[in-house]
Amino acid sequence: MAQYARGAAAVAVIRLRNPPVNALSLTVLQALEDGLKRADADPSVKAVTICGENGKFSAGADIRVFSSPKKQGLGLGPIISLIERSEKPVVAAIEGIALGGGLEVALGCHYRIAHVQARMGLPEVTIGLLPGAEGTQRLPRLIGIPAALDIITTGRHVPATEALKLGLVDEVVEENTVEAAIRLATKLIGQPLGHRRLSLRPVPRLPNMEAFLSDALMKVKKRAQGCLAPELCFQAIKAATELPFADGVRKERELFNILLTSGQAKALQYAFFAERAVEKWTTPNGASWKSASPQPIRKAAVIGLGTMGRGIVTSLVKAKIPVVGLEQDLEYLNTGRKAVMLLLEREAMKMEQGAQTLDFHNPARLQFTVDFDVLRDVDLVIEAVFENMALKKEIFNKLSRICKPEAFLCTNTSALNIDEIASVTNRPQQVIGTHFFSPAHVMRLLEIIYGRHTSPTTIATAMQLAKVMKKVGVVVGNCFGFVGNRMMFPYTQQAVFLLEEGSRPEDVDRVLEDFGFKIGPFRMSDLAGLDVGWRSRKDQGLTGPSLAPGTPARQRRGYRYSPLPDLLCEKGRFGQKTGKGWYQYEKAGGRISKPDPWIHSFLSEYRDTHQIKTRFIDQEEILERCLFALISEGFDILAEGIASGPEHLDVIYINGYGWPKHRGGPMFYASTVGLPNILAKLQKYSEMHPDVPQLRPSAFLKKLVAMGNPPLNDWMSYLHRQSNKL
Ligand SMILES: CCCCCCCC(=O)CC(=O)SCCNC(=O)CCNC(=O)[C@H](O)C(C)(C)COP(=O)(O)OP(=O)(O)OC[C@H]1O[C@@H](n2cnc3c(N)ncnc32)[C@H](O)[C@@H]1OP(=O)(O)O
Ligand SMILES: NC(=O)C1=CN([C@@H]2O[C@H](COP(=O)(O)OP(=O)(O)OC[C@H]3O[C@@H](n4cnc5c(N)ncnc54)[C@H](O)[C@@H]3O)[C@@H](O)[C@H]2O)C=CC1
Repeated sequence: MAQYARGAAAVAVIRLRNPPVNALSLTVLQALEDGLKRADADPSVKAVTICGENGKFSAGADIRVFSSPKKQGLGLGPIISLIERSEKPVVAAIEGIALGGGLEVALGCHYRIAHVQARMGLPEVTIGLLPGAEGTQRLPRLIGIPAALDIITTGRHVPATEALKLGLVDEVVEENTVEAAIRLATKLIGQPLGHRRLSLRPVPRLPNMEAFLSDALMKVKKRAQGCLAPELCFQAIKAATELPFADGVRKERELFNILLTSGQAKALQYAFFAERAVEKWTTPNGASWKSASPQPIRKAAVIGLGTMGRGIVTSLVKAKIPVVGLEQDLEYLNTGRKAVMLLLEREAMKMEQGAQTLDFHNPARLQFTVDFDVLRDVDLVIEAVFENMALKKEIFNKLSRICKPEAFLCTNTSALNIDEIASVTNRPQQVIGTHFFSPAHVMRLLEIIYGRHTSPTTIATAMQLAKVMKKVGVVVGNCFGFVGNRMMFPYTQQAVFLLEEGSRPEDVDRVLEDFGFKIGPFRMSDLAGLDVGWRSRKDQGLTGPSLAPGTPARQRRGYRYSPLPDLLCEKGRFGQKTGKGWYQYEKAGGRISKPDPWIHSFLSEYRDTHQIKTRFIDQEEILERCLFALISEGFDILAEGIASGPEHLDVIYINGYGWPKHRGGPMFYASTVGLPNILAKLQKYSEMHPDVPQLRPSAFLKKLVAMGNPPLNDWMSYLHRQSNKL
């Protein structure tokens, strides 16, 4: 709703009210319209101020309504026109946030005053839409095409001080914004408003408008990576440069409707709510975010300053948590220290008052050591040493002797058993997996893995840590590879099998990159280093000296196995770091991948050796085998209770594995393809490859199909229900 009151003798105040973010629901819009009409009809009211309850202007349209049959969007544009047409001056008092439809309301006002801490933006593009309440036509008229394009196509939040420089707001205040707006409204009474009505203004011309727009379109397309909304945002803004306001609004509406009915908007809005849903974690034994309280982390330590440790230290410093970095010897320590300092300097350069704010030259903030005794007073340790169980156990045993009893002990293992690591400590309840993703200071995902004894407080503390590091924490159970890497395994396995059967690395990568992955499986493997997986396979006895003599080359434990990655490693082809892997690079450490004729002839010799008949594999098969195998594993994970819902898997894939957000994550994607289709395809591929268990459809997937393909929101409720058709 919206509250109507008097702010001063002649000023009506309309306060948008819909906690927690004053989203513009149908009720709020109706109340806003009623308030405007009431103010217009009352001769004693000479001016109006619009503000929001609880220090927030508005986060825009209620996103849930876009997927409900009653779409409220259509009502907002006319209300904004009503504000703009008012003969009485209307002043927006922007506190906290004015986003999406919220900012569009403010753009309809004749003046805008913002609090210095406020943020403004048109983030519709991030949920697959465009500002559909005339925002694409008003904003360019106010701040010009380049700034409007930037704000609308990126959806970024603009701080008040920048908004003032851009001319988006007229004044920034440090004190009470609503009172300042009421004072301004009082002063404006009786003054002409024509020039303040944005719809009547021309769009400021650029001398080279055509060239500017074509360059901008190229940049927008490049950034969009298959997402529709940025390009349609561009088209709407371009319309503002070509058409009168009313025609521009018609074009905006047309483009908005295309987006609204596209699957992408649905997927992106699902992703928005999924990210918030995973914050409300629960575990199968009843622990939950509701009852567990996090402990404060005043000081942390990171053990191992290799690829991951460096990024983790950087994230902690950025989160203003004092941190100690520990290495095994002085040589490693110096290398690690230099790498951390370089990362922090780069981060500081990106920030306004970077170096002072991060204060990383201050030893009270950041310290390096080889001495475990220095860790006596830390509240939390994150171990990031080599992926080796014996080494991790040795370290955890040492930590449990040295660290204070309340300290939490976290491991950044990619796959190892948390319970086994915890078993060597005197506090298994305070041991937890915190699985960061590389580069750890950039990637948003933090997979948080609880063991058998991990306490709810420990989970809550790790989740809080994710939040202060501005990461998305997702709580999952303990199994080999946890959620992300466990689902990745069948995906990369299929990719390699496809090479054996006839594809080339660039064919497989292209199909998956066209689907929307930032990087295909082979380019990814070259980037991460083929030696990482090789070491793990050697540890598991799948290859190397511990492999039993006489083991068939393409079979392990009775199932199909591809030795292709091992063969590449044996030839020193570790990927980018050696300049050769699945592709060739300009030099060791080079980043530009080129298809490698050596690989092509190596693959054909390999097929000859193993009498595999090369066949043409089409895009559909590449996509389905890689993705459906991954999805089937996802259903197993859900059935085992390793994750408490499909949103968890989707948030993990979007934030940690480059899954295209506009496809909503693998489980959401499965729901759009239709579970019966996925099941049928898996059954077909499984019959073709009976020695590949990862292609056998998950029993839970079969059950959901037998239950009539229920919507994703209902999947978990079928877990323990009986199915008559099975
Ligand atoms: C044909 C013509 C049609 C024309 C119609 C076009 C109308 C438009 O132009 C379209 C729009 O406005 S679309 C909406 C654009 N606004 C946004 O995308 C803002 C989304 N919200 C945020 O960024 C953060 O929540 C925010 C920055 C606001 C706050 O962040 P926090 O981290 O403080 O808090 P959160 O945990 O994110 O949020 C708190 C609770 O509020 C829910 N929520 C937030 N924004 C919402 C919104 N716009 N609609 C509905 N619910 C929303 C959020 O889900 C969370 O809920 P709970 O998890 O249940 O507590
Ligand atoms: N590299 C990646 O992309 C990812 C790795 N991980 C996991 O993170 C952990 C670390 O991996 P990376 O950083 O890639 O390894 P890395 O080899 O780059 O770094 C490991 C570091 O640990 C140090 N170290 C070894 N023994 C030590 C000891 N006793 N005391 C102190 N420091 C010691 C080494 O000197 C080295 O600097 C592993 O468990 C790995 O599985 C997790 C996610 C992604």
